[in-house]
Amino acid sequence: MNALVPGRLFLFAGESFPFHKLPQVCRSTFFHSGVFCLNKAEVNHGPLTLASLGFKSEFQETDKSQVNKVAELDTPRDISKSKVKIVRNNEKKVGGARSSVEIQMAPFAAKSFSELGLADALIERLESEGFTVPTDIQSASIPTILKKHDVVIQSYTGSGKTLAYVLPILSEIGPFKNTISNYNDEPGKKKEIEAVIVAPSRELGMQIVREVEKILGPANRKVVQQLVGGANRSRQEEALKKNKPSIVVGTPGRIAEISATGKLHTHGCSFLILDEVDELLSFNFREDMHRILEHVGRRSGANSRGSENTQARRAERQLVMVSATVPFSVVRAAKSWGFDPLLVKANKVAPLESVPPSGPVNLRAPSSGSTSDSTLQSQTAIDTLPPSLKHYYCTSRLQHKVDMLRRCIHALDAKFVMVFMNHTKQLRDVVFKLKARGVTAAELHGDLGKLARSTTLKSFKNGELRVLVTNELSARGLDIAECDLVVNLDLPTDSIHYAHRAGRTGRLGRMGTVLSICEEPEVFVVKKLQKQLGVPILACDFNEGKLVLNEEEKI
Ligand SMILES: Nc1ncnc2c1ncn2[C@@H]1O[C@H](COP(=O)(O)OP(=O)(O)OP(=O)(O)O)[C@@H](O)[C@H]1O
Repeated sequence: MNALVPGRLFLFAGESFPFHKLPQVCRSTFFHSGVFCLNKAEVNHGPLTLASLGFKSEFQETDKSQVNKVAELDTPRDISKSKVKIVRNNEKKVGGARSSVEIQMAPFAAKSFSELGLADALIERLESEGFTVPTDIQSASIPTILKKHDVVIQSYTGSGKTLAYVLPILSEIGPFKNTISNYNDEPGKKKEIEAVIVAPSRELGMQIVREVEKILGPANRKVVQQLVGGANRSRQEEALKKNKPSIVVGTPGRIAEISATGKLHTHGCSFLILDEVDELLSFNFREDMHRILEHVGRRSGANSRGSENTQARRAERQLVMVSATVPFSVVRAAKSWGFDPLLVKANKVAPLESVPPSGPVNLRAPSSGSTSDSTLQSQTAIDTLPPSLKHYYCTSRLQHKVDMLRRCIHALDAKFVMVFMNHTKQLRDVVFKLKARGVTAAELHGDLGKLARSTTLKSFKNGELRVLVTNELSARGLDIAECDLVVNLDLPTDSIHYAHRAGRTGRLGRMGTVLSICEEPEVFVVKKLQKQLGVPILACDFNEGKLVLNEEEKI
């Protein structure tokens, strides 16, 4: 374990010692310990330390034998046992403009929510809902957001990023807020929307609404309102008028649409959250996102981006961007739209300036051959995957793939299976074949009506369906705790898509299996994925109802 001393870690991240060859325990440690992941670019920029950011770096002195092992726990409520380092943070948040002085402490592995500076009433409410211990990304994000920094939150799928931004918002606005903060409480001031949360799909938007409602409780449900596409727009507009919510959660198209009608007043908004930000920055959402970024929290009088007037820019909304995958396009967008944004990870808070240019790699394109590029790429991808996942692949002829899928489901005795394909047209065929073989299955994709989508997702969550055959629509953010198997019936286009699909299982430390079923000539793609993601993807087969590892993989 001496090898995990921070100063030596980058040796393992390099080409000469691939990450996936590390023993599992070391890899888990890599993910969960408070170890900085030094890569070549960081070395070039000089080492980044908490002290260099103004954090007190007690965390660097953590005993490496006492690492956080969330991944090995059975249930999320067991997290408390895994926390080893308490860094007290008694300092209360101050209201008003965001402080230019950096946070004094980052309690990277806080033992309770009360260490993070949240409002007391909110902590009580969290406890009554059974949330007692923050995840590592929550420990790092909550104080940073409370200090009014613009942030990009990056942490692996299922690590609790939603509450990482929802809780600091609810500490500032709504029924549990700190009495110090009073954005909308000035006498005579019109009640306005104070936080806008944007998500790329209607399903994810509604899931975020449910998460916020859970914390608010039944008495305060109207504090949040969904503005997702597919639902009745006039009803949403009426509800906005009647309920005067403080928080709206929606898809880019619907938010931009209602905003354009003048029925969504967001200029005075304090928070703009972009969940799955790399997806939101894709071409499809460009115009709507532009409108949102230009309007939300842009108070009249506060100059727009590009202004040299620091005070004016600080009066603007606080920008929070979130994803398991942060390609350089996100870094660029954050620098462009945010105010001195910080990158927040589970074990590190750093200025965005330190993030090197890199991006998703097209797996089917020839390799660039650049050592530093591939190292940086796998470095980015490594912390997108939950460490508790097991990855396999097997080969099959195209016409036998569904049979292979069925054999896999039976061999693993999987109960909640998400099957990913690239083309909508073929989903129906797979569902038909599965049903013909006695497996309960349904399709879920964007071409279905909203009712069909909701009903299918509900049936899957309730356990009425064993297999959900879907496409990228479901790859982002969907939280179905019971999902124990993800199958790529078509290989994803790049490592980022692999990571988001895979992340539908193994949520919050649970075990999960990812199987890619490919044709023989596609095996090189799997090998590339393995290299880029830094995890072993083992060749396997299914014989006599059991998963069997291929001979060469056993060595
Ligand atoms: N501190 C906590 N204690 C217990 N459960 C938690 C805690 N924080 C979050 N959860 C639960 O963990 C699950 C996963 O959280 P969430 O969906 O926010 O993950 P995520 O990191 O956003 O994943 P993705 O990248 O896939 O969107 C949710 O069911 C959430 O309610």
